[in-house]
Amino acid sequence: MSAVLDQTPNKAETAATLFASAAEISPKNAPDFTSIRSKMALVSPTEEQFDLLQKKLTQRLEEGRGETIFDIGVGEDGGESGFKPDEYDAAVATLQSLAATLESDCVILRQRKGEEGMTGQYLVRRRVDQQDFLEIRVAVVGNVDAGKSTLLGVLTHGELDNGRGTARQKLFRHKHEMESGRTSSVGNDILGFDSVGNVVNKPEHGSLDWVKICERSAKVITFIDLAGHERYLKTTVFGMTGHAPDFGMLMVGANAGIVGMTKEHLGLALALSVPVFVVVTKIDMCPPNVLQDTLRLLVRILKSPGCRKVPVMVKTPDDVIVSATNFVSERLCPIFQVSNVSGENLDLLKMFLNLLTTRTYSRDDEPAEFQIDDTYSVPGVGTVVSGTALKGVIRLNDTLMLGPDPLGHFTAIAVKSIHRKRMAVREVRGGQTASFALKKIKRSQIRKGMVMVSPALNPQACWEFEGEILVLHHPTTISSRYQAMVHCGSIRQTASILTMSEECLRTGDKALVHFRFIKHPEYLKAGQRMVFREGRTKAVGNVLRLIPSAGPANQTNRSKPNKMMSRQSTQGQGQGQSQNQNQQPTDQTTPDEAPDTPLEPSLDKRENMGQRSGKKSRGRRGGRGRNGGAAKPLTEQNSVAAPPPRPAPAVTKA
Ligand SMILES: Nc1nc2c(ncn2[C@@H]2O[C@H](COP(=O)(O)OP(=O)(O)OP(=O)(O)O)[C@@H](O)[C@H]2O)c(=O)[nH]1
Repeated sequence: MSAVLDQTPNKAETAATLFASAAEISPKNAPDFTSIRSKMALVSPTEEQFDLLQKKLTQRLEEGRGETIFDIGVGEDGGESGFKPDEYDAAVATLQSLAATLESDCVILRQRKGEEGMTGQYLVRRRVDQQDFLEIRVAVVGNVDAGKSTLLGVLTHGELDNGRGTARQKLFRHKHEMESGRTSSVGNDILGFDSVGNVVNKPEHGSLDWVKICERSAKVITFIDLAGHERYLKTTVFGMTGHAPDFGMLMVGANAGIVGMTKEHLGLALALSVPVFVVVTKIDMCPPNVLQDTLRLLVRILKSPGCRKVPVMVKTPDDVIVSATNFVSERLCPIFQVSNVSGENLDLLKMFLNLLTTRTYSRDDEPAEFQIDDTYSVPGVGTVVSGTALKGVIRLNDTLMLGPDPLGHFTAIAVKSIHRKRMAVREVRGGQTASFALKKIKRSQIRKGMVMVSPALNPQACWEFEGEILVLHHPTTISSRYQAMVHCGSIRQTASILTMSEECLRTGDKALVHFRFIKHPEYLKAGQRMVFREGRTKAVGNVLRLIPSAGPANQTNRSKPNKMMSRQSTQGQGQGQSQNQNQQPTDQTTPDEAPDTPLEPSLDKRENMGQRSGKKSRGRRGGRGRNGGAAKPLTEQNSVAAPPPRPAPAVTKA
């Protein structure tokens, strides 16, 4: 996951800047690119300059996983920008022949006036063979009725909606197909673009053939559709961590406004450092004043201290290019206003999707790492695992280390077939999702959260780790022995706090925390983003350090889990009292057994939102507690009236 989250942004740059940065990556081997720093290098390059330009373009395409965007007519040597018409044509011709030698297509995105003439921005994209395509994952979130399924239906099937749900009916979910690698819990839809940016989805008799889409595509957008599950935090968080989305698409119904889960999903994406763009739907049926109210509130939330985003209203193709090329780097949050019925602005959204670049960078020579997010037993095939390759390349018949098992061991396992988006392939690279059929292993031996990694990594499982966390919300205080669920990549397991750098933590507090998993060890890496949550409590942070010495027998720190303390009880007690006296578990449900509860809106304190529609989201549980009782706001009364101590809850499930 860290591979996904710790990415340097991709942005459009001038040919010279692009090339200069590429040269810096490996200064030892890099040829001298000084002679192509000027914008004129593209106009009439010498043979030597052409070779250098070709080398640099190759590097850029590799860095961009097969595509790159750059400007023509802008040099790095400080000269004025722009070309006279004949120079411009010559530069474009050079770029096109460079692209052609690298089996790539070159399409214009836009032209602008510079100081000395025209400048232009071009997309160069590799024509890939039938089995290969660049993959971008977009998590689709937003409140019920925001039009998520409808938009996905319209985008992937190319037919507009009638306002009464015709488009969403087209989405045919293949729930149990191994190739999709997805279960009914998280839906997937794909939108393919060819090397010149045309949509390749062509429904036949109303349904889409994924294999054909992938064969024709140079780039495939996978929509991780969390629709229908937004009331379940566990699934939503898992979709956002375990499925490693590159971006989040937050959907807002123009007429309903920012209601229900909208803020929660935004908060979750921000906490996980997933860049978000917003799509406001239903502009055809929304009165202008209501639309303006929705947009105003949206902008206010995005600019608030909790988000610190720069909202950009996308209204023209120019806005699309600026937003797409600066999306990750500039903290931009593009906002699209679309109608699934009239089709207004859908072209802009498609153009934006076509220009999105992957945030996962991995080199083929790195040892392979694959995180498992689901398992299947497929008749005639055997055990199948699906998930995301984070690093390196995994090829057919490769042997990988699968684990950790409950004892923390890894087992050598052979890959007998690989599918990407239902298409049989020979290999899978970092940043791509895939399903593997495995030899000689039962499905029951595999669980979500396990990994398959190269034997060269000599993988080790860990029971304990140190993390740095920020508490986004907790109704009372968190202290040692508190238990909650850790979400980290596709790992989802309850962990207990052994020690903390602070005595207790409240909303807004940061601390170094020593965690221990309660059931089995996991494969973790320092730097991974994590979410720590239980019921209405949530904290986010990073894995700082693994503690390899801690084994299953190390039970010294294990004692009764501390579920939650009332603020009153902690405040009223002196330092000298023992922790056991201080802490009073307030219910008997273990975190693992707790029903899913939505994330509390992290932005609530800063923004006062009303539900304009007055309609309650089905995604909200109306602030119900984990046991189904209505949660009362924390007041003097209910915090004083802490329930009497109960027997310690069981910490492990049978
Ligand atoms: N007029 C109009 N109606 C729309 C638009 N987008 C969606 N709808 C309608 O809004 C309703 C809800 O759309 P859905 O796509 O089901 O919403 P959703 O967010 O997927 O909802 P869940 O699947 O329940 O999470 C459907 O009847 C659509 O026809 C739009 O742009 N304009």
